[in-house]
Amino acid sequence: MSSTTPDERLRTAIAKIEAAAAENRLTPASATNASRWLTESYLAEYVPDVLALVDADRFEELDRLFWEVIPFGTGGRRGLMADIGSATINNRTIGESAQGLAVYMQQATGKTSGVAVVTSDTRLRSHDFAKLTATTFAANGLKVYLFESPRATPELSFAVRHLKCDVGAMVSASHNPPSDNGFKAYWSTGGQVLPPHDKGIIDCVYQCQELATIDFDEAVAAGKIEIIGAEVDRAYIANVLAMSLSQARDIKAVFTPLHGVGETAVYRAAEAAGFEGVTIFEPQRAADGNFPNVPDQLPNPERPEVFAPAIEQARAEDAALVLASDPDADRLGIAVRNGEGEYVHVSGNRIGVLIADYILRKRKEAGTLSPEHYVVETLVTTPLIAKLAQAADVRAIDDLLVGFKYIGQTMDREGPDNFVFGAEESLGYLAGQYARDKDAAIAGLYILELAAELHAEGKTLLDRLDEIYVEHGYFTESQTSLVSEGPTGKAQIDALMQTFRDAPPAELAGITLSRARDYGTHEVRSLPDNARVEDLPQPQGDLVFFDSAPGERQISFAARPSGTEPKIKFYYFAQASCPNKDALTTAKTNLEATLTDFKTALTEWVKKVVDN
Ligand SMILES: O=P(O)(O)OC[C@H]1O[C@H](O)[C@H](O)[C@@H](O)[C@@H]1O
Repeated sequence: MSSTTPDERLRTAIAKIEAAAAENRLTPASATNASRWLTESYLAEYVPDVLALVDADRFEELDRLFWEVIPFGTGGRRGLMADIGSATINNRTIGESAQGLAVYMQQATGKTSGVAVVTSDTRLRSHDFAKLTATTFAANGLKVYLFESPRATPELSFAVRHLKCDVGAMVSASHNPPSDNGFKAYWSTGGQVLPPHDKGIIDCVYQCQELATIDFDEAVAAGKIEIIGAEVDRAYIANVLAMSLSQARDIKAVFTPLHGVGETAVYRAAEAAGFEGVTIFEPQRAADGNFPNVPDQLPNPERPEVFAPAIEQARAEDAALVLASDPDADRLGIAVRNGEGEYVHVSGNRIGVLIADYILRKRKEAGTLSPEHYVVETLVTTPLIAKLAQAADVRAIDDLLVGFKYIGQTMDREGPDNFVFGAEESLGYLAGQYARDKDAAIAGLYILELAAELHAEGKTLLDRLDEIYVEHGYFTESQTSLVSEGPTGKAQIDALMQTFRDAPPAELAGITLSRARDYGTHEVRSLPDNARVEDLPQPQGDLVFFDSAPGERQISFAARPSGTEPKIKFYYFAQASCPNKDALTTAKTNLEATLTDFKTALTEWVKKVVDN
């Protein structure tokens, strides 16, 4: 039997952690965070697990679990699920997120109580995390509404407003793999928390000394937690349906929720609207956080592969399109049958173009648009949406950083009455005033209405895109990314961003780049000299654009670190004029080939930088 006292064991473990950090076997941040979990009394229940890793010299694993205090990224706190770790999603990081949000809200508003609404998607452990969030809120003096079962993120955003809450919480890692989970935090506006609140909440998380708790059943019995469902569902669906712009309902489509909550939102809205030709894809209908019947278990409708199983059913049913929502039903992707009977995956930018064009045309016809109305999109979303808005004589606000929260913020700044449509390339869309986060249900409603109208004219959504291109020019966009995980990955991404700033490419695949627009340093630089030419107005974010010289054919790309996944993303934009159908065919062929070469050249350039 060992005669070591618990204190000695802890001291030895901390000395080992410090030695490992000194030998670069552990990052300084991991050493600080892991030591904290060993020494702070309120983290005592996790001590045996941390000690076991230290005793076994598993420093790589410690690094994976503790390399950061998980931040509020583009869409809340998100990461790998594990039992311990400041860098992972676990009972501790979920509990402290809930407490940080409750305490910060009370500090910011001067309230001693408050009201909150909570739900989750269908991920592994999501339901338990939602209950933990509800009890933590209740123990901090908040009255809590908890959905009886998983619901969509946009319904949660709606519920915050509908139930007049101070805050809301959605437990979800959106479209990430089954290994991940997360915490999306909502403010009383119904939008996800923004600066400075996100930082204030994290400060409260840092200061969290003890997690307040209360027994779940007792809290329910005492009315501190109220279970909700049908009434809010009805109100949410009614608000979505109120945005309908057409009576056309004759269209055959297959919908898949990819094992997430989409049936409660997208399908329910389509059904209530009277789309009798929409069927659910049964193999991906059941709620299941392993996403077993989704190719590679990666439920992101941005991936064309995700559609393959449902396309089989669509073919058998002679359906015109397939719709898919991600696990928390805020994203909507589609695949559309073309003239040759093939189902074509449509990008988020193009879905945004189709919906923007549809809403603007319908509202123009109805005379419900004025120059005060506006359309909102992020900086990395196709400029064609802004062009459509301007052509319809409404304002285009197109200088937003990535994150739908900025679209929600713009709605409240500019006035929700004049908000027409918000879109981002990552399959995010919203119209109306009922929510402040993107909604796959309203996107599904509009896509089905538009498809039905076109079907009556013997056309498809793809035909409509071509008509738009002939009118406004051919626009094409694409994306690549480089995955770089953990602490070394983050350092690599930061170094790459720095190289884009200090020594950028001036030519790629024969295309000369003439300027850089750096939203990090707020300057425009000319290329190849990389000299500052003028200031770049707000917003401030880690994002750099590179543009080819203006001309008949324009190419740009942007680089930014993802705020939801360990990767750096590259966004490509190209446009060419094409006044008629023949010119469109030529523009498509030429521009797509040019873009392919351009992407290959950038990928090679990045590889060289990384290998050095
Ligand atoms: O590019 P990322 O930072 O990974 O974010 C990609 C997307 O993630 C989530 O879906 C957010 O809600 C979106 O607003 C964001 O556009």
